Amino acid sequence: MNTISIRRPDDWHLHLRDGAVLEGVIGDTSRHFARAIIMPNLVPPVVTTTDARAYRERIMAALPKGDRFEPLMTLYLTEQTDPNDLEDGKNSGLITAVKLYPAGATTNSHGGVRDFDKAMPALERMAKIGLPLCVHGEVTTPDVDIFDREAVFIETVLDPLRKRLPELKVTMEHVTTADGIDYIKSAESNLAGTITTHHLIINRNALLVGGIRPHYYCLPVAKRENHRLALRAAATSGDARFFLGTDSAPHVDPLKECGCGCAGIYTSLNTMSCLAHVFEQDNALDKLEAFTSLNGPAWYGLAPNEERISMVRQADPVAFPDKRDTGAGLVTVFDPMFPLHWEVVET
Ligand SMILES: NC(=O)N[C@@H](CC(=O)O)C(=O)O
Ligand SMILES: [Zn+2]
Ligand SMILES: [Zn+2]
Repeated sequence: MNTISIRRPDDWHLHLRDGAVLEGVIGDTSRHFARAIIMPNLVPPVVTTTDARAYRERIMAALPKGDRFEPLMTLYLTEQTDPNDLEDGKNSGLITAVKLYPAGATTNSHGGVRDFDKAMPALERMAKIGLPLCVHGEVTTPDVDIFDREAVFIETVLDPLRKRLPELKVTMEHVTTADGIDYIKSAESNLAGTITTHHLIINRNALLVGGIRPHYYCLPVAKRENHRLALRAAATSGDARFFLGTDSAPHVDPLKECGCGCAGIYTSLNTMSCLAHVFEQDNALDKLEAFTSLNGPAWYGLAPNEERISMVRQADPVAFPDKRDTGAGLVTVFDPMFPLHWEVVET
């Protein structure tokens, strides 16, 4: 197969940042994607509906002329989140989901939740009104090994929370382990998972073999090969509980190439080409559309996009820029370490 046509994809987990970085990166998403769930971990974070409305306006102002793109806004859950504000945000159509960052788990998460009891009024209201919770599923306790943080989170935080509030709809973001995949599959309802492009392609060797490679560092950190294979099997299976959330997370190069580099991989620019390669390798090109364009909208109760995109397998590798130049500096683009032949030709 050399040509495919699929409904226009959506990205169910995206960091656009703000200011010059936002202006520099947004076109890489809006070129191919119709909608994206926008992460709220700005500095300061997007915590109220008022913050989200203002951020949405800045996103729309930064959009390249002529591009149609719908940012689906999220709020950053804190111990002070007002349940009424969440409900107003949902009712006004502005807020699609609420994001839980365990305090200290990842980039800009110091204001996240430490004591889950304090966040219960907000979580209970979300369960009642059907507002989904997106979770960064890692514990932050220093005695838990960084490679085990997702599995321990499922056991000690997520499963108890879901038992306490079975009506709460939970999206487990950027699943990186076979444990996460198994947990999602074992749930009868109200649980789904996003999978990133890069976790389908790299394991932890990419980060550490032959030298430390900061552009493959993200959180949750890439795991062993058996985990990557479990992610691949889930993503390419067509199972409606799994869909794309790129977690494309731009940081300018000096913030990654230093003594204490930031977590985050920038994949918006070549994600669709990488994914077509992955699905073709696994003889699953017929499942690409479910993963990028159908399962996500179904989970969030939205219609799939009517528009389509076409992708062509070119005989010669397609050239992509190594870096995205933003007004704030250069951002390195994810290098899958194999030539990319699939290209989005018509949007
Ligand atoms: N994924 C990452 O490595 N980084 C994200 C935060 C996150 O999604 O955890 C970021 O905001 O940079
Ligand atoms: Zn995260
Ligand atoms: Zn993220």
